[in-house]
Amino acid sequence: MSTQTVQEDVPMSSTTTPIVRATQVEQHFGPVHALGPVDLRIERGEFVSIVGPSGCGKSTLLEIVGALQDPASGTVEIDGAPVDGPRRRTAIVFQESATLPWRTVLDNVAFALEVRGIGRKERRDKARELVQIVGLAGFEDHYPAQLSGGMRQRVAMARAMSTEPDLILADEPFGALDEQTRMLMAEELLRVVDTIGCGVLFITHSIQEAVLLSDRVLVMGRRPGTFIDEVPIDLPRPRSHVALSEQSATEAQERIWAQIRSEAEVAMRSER
Ligand SMILES: Nc1ncnc2c1ncn2[C@@H]1O[C@H](COP(=O)(O)OP(=O)(O)OP(=O)(O)O)[C@@H](O)[C@H]1O
Repeated sequence: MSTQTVQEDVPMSSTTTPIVRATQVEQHFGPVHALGPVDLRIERGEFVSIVGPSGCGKSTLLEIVGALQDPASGTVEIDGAPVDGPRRRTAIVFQESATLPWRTVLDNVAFALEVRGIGRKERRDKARELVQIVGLAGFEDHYPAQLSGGMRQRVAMARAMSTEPDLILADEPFGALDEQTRMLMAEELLRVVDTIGCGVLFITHSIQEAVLLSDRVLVMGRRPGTFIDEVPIDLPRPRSHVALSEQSATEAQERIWAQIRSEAEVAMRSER
């Protein structure tokens, strides 16, 4: 009984293993102090965005979490285990995520499963399901060259989903798309993430996009980046872009913009 009482007093966040826990992470590139030290914690199924001025270290942090580079110091744990190389259930999506031009949409999506040795029927069934989830049903037999940029990015998203990720690391995934497609893709991503329920670390230059998608937005200050604010986004889910006109969304956007602007102004002055 007494144990139960103690557990009830402990907040949930400290009793469950987070999907990402980065502690005192720092990066240097020669004389350039690029990042940190920063701490980052993402709960399972939580959507966290990072916004911040150009060059502050956002991509560097994402790449360290994804084991694409080693930090100069600090530690990263994914699902409670230290990161020591690429991890199967971590999916990474970039702005220009590559599709394989000689493969159809279906075979692009099935690629990661093929590499893992999953049989042809099983991987094609799974790929068909994912193609449907990202809204490309009917395009299974098309080649990437026959698709728009937004559709190719959906293919990349479906492929990222194929390994049933518990963590998605997305670095400006819609950065190359026009405004309308970008908005639609953001809504699509919300739907997909709600369907599979994974944690997301999302980097964007769009404050609007960050507010629309996230449970929390972290604001990174100028290089070497550290977090200068954490903005909880209390909008009900499921969300669509309509949620952006709610007062709490507008206030969040203004708060984030005010900080990024002052950081960027100081950075610009010091570069002159
Ligand atoms: N491989 C590298 N070698 C040297 N410097 C690097 C390297 N990668 C990043 N940097 C530098 O480290 C700093 C942080 O870069 P990073 O790409 O993480 O910033 P960012 O916030 O993602 O920028 P942006 O918003 O413009 O994409 C920058 O000054 C960048 O020039």
